[in-house]
Amino acid sequence: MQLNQVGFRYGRSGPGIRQISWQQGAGVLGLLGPNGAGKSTLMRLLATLVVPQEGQILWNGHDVAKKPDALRHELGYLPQDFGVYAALNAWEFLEFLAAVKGLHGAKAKARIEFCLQAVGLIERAGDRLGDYSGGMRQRVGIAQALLNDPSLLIVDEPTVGLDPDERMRFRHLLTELAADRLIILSTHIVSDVEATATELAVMAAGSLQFFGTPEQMLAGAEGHVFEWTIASTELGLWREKCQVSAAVRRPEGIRLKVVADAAPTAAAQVVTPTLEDAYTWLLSKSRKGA
Ligand SMILES: Nc1ncnc2c1ncn2[C@@H]1O[C@H](COP(=O)(O)OP(=O)(O)OP(=O)(O)O)[C@@H](O)[C@H]1O
Repeated sequence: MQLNQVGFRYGRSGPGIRQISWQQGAGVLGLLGPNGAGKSTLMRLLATLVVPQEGQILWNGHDVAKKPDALRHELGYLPQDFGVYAALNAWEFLEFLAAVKGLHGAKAKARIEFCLQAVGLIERAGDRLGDYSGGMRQRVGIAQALLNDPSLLIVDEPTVGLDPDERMRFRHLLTELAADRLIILSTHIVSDVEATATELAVMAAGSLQFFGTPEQMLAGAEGHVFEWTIASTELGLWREKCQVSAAVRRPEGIRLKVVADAAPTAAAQVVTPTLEDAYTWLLSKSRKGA
């Protein structure tokens, strides 16, 4: 999938996204950004629900705006606001969606069985969706997105509302599914993509701030993450002065971690960035540039 200078605006001068370009093959692309960054807007463009006002999205070399069906046949999409029919069980729900996608009879049955197996719900297929946990419902969401064995799987903020165990299971599932397809996953939580993403895109205020491997993102923050200990009473002051990435209470005071162009004080020591630090660094740079 290739994006060339993609832009979209809500209204004439409203918010939107601008000049998004990247190229990506198989694997997991983690799309990170704070609320309102434009992630869902971009996901809707990639899912052919909206047409770019500027630039192009290419799938297998073809402009998606001109030939959306070529991508739609190979697309699985789990939107942010995915809802299920509480009164149906998982099998009935998938049977309904399979019929909508043109799958019927033995072919549909085999595919539903495969998808429920893949997301670990085959044993619970006869239970009402209304009785499922949030994590189980998200897995049904993934199962429906897999019905047509998509080459491109788009999942928008899939871990919202999940507990830590469910999040972890969800991440493992995506890693398994990424072997032979492109998965694009949007989130505002770094740990959702830390262990799974082969590539990362960071968006802020409608623009792409970074596109590359997690290693490249880490390298970009090298020399910009500092740690030192302050008195508890100084925390407010430092928060005003610096972009704080972490503040951990210790017996001797607060261990403060900040991202900055240069050491904010002589006591600050350079430390190796985590991906969370690198993300905070990118966002602080984008705020300064805004
Ligand atoms: N249908 C719409 N009409 C007008 N503005 C919209 C619409 N949808 C989104 N926006 C605005 O576009 C900007 C980007 O929103 P978007 O939902 O794409 O961001 P996001 O990164 O997915 O954030 P979130 O995680 O909060 O959904 C925001 O300022 C948002 O308020």
